[in-house]
Amino acid sequence: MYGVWTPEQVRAAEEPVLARTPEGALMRRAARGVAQVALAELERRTGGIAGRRVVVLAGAGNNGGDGLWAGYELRRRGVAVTAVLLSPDKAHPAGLAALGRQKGRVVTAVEHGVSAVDRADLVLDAIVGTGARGGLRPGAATLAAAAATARVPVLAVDTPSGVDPLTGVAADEAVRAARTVTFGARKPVHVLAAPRCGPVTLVDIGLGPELPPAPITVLEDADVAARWPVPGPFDDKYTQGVVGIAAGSRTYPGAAVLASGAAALATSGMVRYAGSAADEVRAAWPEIVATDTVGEAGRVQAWVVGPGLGTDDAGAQTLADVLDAGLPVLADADAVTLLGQHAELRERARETPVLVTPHAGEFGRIAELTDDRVDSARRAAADLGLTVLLKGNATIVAAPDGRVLVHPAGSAWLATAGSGDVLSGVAGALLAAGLDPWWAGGCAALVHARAAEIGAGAQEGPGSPVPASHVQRALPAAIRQVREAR
Ligand SMILES: NC(=O)C1=CN([C@@H]2O[C@H](COP(=O)(O)OP(=O)(O)OC[C@H]3O[C@@H](n4cnc5c(N)ncnc54)[C@H](O)[C@@H]3O)[C@@H](O)[C@H]2O)[C@@H](O)CC1
Ligand SMILES: Nc1ncnc2c1ncn2[C@@H]1O[C@H](COP(=O)(O)OP(=O)(O)O)[C@@H](O)[C@H]1O
Ligand SMILES: [K+]
Repeated sequence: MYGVWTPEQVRAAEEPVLARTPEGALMRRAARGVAQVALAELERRTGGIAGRRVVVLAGAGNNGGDGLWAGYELRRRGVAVTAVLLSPDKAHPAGLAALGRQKGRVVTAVEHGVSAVDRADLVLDAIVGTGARGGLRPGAATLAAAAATARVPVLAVDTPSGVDPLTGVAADEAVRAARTVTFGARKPVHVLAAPRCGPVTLVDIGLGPELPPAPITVLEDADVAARWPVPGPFDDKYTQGVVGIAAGSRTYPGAAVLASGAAALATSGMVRYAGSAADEVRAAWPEIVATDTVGEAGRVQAWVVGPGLGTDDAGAQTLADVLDAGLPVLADADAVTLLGQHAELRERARETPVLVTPHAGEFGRIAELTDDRVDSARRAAADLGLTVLLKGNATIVAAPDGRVLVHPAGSAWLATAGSGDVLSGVAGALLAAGLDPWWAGGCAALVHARAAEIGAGAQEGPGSPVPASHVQRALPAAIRQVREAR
C-alpha cells in the first residue's frame, strides 16, 4: 500500500526541508528526476537522445522552475531544448539563467511555442503544479492543445496542468500526460485522475519524515492477497462465513444471478440467496442454496441487499429485515435509494456495520456530492455512520472513522451494465468472511477492476468490451493473479 497527501500537506512538509537545504537544492533534485525520466522516454520513443527536440512549457511559479532546470539538464545531454515562457517577466530566474548558460532556446510568443511543439519529440508540462488555481489560461491552453493535436507525448512535471491537484477534476483544455514525475509524495490527482497522469514516477526529495499520516491509502495486490480469505485445513463450508444475497426481483432476476454468482466465485464456503429470483439463481448456480424470503434463508454472517430489489414497500421491508439481523450488510443499488428515502432505515443502518456502494447518482440520494469526491465520501461516511464506497473510474472507500482509500481502475471496461452487481457479491462475501467494511470494499474494488481487465483482454493488448457476466467469470483469474503477489 502507499499513501497520498494533499498539496497543502506536501507544501507544509517542504518548508522545514527547504529551510535546512541549500537554496535551490530541492528544485535541482526534482529537475534531475524529471530529466532522467525524459531521457528514458526519448530513448524509448525515438531510439536516441542527442539532437532530439524537447519543448518545456514553463509557467510562472516553481513548477516552471522545475521545468527550466530540467531543460538545463537535458541540454547538458545534447538534447535540443526550447523553453516557452508563459509569463516571461515571472519565469524562474535561476532556472532561466541555467538554461541560457547551456544555450537553450527561449521563446515567449505563443505562436512560436506552437510551432516548436509541432516539431517536438517530447513536451514537458511545467505550466503549473500544486499552486494551480482553476483552469489553464488561454496561452497555456493553446499550447496544451497543440501538443494533443500534434500527438506529441507530454511528460507532466508534478501534475498535469489544468487538472485540479486536490480533486482531480480536469478543465476542458487540461493536459493529458503520457507520464508524470512527481516529487516528495503522490498527490490526490495521481489516483483520482490516473488516466490523465499516465504512469507516475515518484522522486524522493526527502519529505518522508515531515509528512503526517497519509489521508488517503492506495491498496496494492500484496495488501489484498494478505487478506483474501482462503480455507485452512480445519475449515468447513460454515466456518469461512456464509453470505446471504437479498437481491433481484421478477423484473430484474439478472442482478440476483450476477451478485450471488460473484459471491460464490469470490470466496470458498457458502452462499444463500433469498428472493423472487430463486429459480434463476438455482439454474445458474446449483451450489447456491436459494429460498424465497430473508426469513427462510437460514444463518448467514453477512447480507448483500439491493441489486435489482425494487424500491417499493416489499423492498423497504427486505432492507429493514436485513438491517435488523445485526450482521454486516452490503447495501447497493435500490438499497441505497431506499436509505435515501427512509430516515428510519438510515437510523437502523447506524446500528450495524454497513458498506454502502453507490454510483454518483445514487450517492446524491444519501449525501451531497461535490467536485471533491474524497471529501464528499468522507463526510457522508461520518454523517451517516457507515462505510461508503463511491463508484467510478477511481473508486473511493471512506469509513466513518476517517480512513479513506482510493482504487484507480486500470481500465474503464467496468463501465457496463450489471458490473456493480458483481462488485456487491464480491464485497458481501468478504464481509461474511470477517473483513471490516473498509477492507472488504477496498479488496473487492481491486479484484473487481482486475477481473474486468482480464475479461476484456486488456493485459495482453488493447482489449475489447466485457459484459458483466464475463467480469464475473474472470473473478477466479483475478483472485489468482492478486494472490501471486503474496
Ligand atoms: N519549493 C521548491 O523548491 C520545490 C517546488 N516544487 C515545485 O513547485 C511547484 C509548486 O510551485 P508554486 O507554489 O510556485 O506553484 P505553481 O508553479 O504550481 O503555480 C503557481 C504559479 O502559476 C500561476 N498559475 C496559477 N494558476 C494558473 C493557471 N490556471 N494557469 C496558468 N498559470 C497559473 C500563478 O500565477 C503562480 O505564479 C510544485 O508543483 C513542484 O513542481 C518542486 O520542485 C519541489 C521543490
Ligand atoms: N469509467 C469507468 N472506469 C472504471 N470503472 C468504472 C467506470 N464506470 C463505472 N465503473 C465501475 O463499474 C461498476 C458499475 O457499477 P454500477 O454503476 O452499480 O452498475 P450496475 O448498476 O449496472 O451494476 C462500479 O464498480 C464502478 O466503479
Ligand atoms: K505541470
